[in-house]
Amino acid sequence: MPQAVATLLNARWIVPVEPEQRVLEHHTIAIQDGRILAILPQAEAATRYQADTCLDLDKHVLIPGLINVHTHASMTLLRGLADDLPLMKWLQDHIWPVEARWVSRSFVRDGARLAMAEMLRGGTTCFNDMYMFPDVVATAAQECGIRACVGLIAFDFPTSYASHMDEYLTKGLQLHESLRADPLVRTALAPHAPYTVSASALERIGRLAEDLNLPIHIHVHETAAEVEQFQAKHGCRPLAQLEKLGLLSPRLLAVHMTQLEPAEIETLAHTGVHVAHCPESNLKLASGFCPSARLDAAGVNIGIGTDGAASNNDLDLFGEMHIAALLGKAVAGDPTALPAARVLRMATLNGARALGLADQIGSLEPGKAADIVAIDLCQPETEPVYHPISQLVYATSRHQVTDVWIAGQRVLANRELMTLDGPDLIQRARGWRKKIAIERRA
Ligand SMILES: CSC[C@H]1O[C@@H](n2cnc3c(O)ncnc32)[C@H](O)[C@@H]1O
Ligand SMILES: [Zn+2]
Repeated sequence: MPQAVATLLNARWIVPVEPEQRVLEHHTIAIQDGRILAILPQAEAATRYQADTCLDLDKHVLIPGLINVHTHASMTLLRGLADDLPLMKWLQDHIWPVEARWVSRSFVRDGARLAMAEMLRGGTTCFNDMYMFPDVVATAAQECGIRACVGLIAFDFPTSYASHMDEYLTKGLQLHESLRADPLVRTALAPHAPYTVSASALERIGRLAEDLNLPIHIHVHETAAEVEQFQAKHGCRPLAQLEKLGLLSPRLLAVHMTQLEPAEIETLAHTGVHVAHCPESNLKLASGFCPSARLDAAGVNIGIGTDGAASNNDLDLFGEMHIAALLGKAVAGDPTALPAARVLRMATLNGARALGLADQIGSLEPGKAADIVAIDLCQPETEPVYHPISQLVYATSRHQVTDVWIAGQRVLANRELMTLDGPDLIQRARGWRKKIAIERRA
């Protein structure tokens, strides 16, 4: 008697990501209670299971949901506001003044939802956020069914979200408590950067992270100017400061890391620090090049992030994987560096490891959450298919994503959003642009 299951996905190819090079042909994923029950040949699945929903995805490859390990989701509303500038001028003269004027709960809600719509349509099923009003981002994620890690942010200076460090951390800890049992939304401590958060606050945040067993999500060594100015002020490089404060551990997710010396790479390797590699943002701001191949060779875990849409300017992990692969080879001067399967792993299982979620997501394995993306490879742009993993990293567009499941819930069906109202989000985004643009012209 066949076993009743919720869903059977019969696919032309399945790339589980673990083992790294594995490609399964004409296999089926059986989904039950939001988790992967089994992955097996289609003929076997047809006799073993009887499903409420059975999809024949005979043109598709199934991969684990992509994981964006660093973004500022609500900055979608600032996409294209200020381009072609270096980081500090971009932040200090444009972004931070606009955020001080406009960032509110409704700004964050509308921007985060727009980001979630873009990410779901692009096969991203989990994102790690750092922005004001993380409680609003958390609620928006819960409502649309996307997996998220929201940053309990901390700055030395006031924002519309909080006025001082105690308020940042009190609000953050309240949010953490409210999300303890949430199946999809987690938290991380998110001090902005060593140049905007004092040593004493960073030390306090390190202790909180230990007590609550939380990741620490922070911008580090993004530009040479940041490192030089910090060294001039504090007498050491930012990473050395974090080491002195006891923050270098598998709990730390260091974002950007374009300025690294050989000894620092070795330190990252033996302390287990994870790196969030954001190649497009680094390139657009001319911030530098993360030595991704050297970090990977040293055994440092690297995830892939888009940063915010105001310094990219999209939230497209297919594009990010493509750039990460090519840039990694160019920076290493070695075309064999960062092969496609390794880059796909960076955008999936490595990202899950960086967020402490590798036991739940990041690969297609029985027992893990059914966070699954279907991509139609039988299009002119990706035919013929010799190696599906190569196609995914070097040729596939995010627009070929047709279906997405998160914890077994189908949130994108034939490219239609099932849990967000796209047209409404676009109208709201246009409303924000009108308000912001008019005042900037005034
Ligand atoms: C603490 S809320 C996040 C804060 O970070 C700003 N931000 C956006 N992109 C970057 C970047 O590349 N480096 C540093 N800070 C960045 C964002 O505008 C918010 O103010
Ligand atoms: Zn950032």
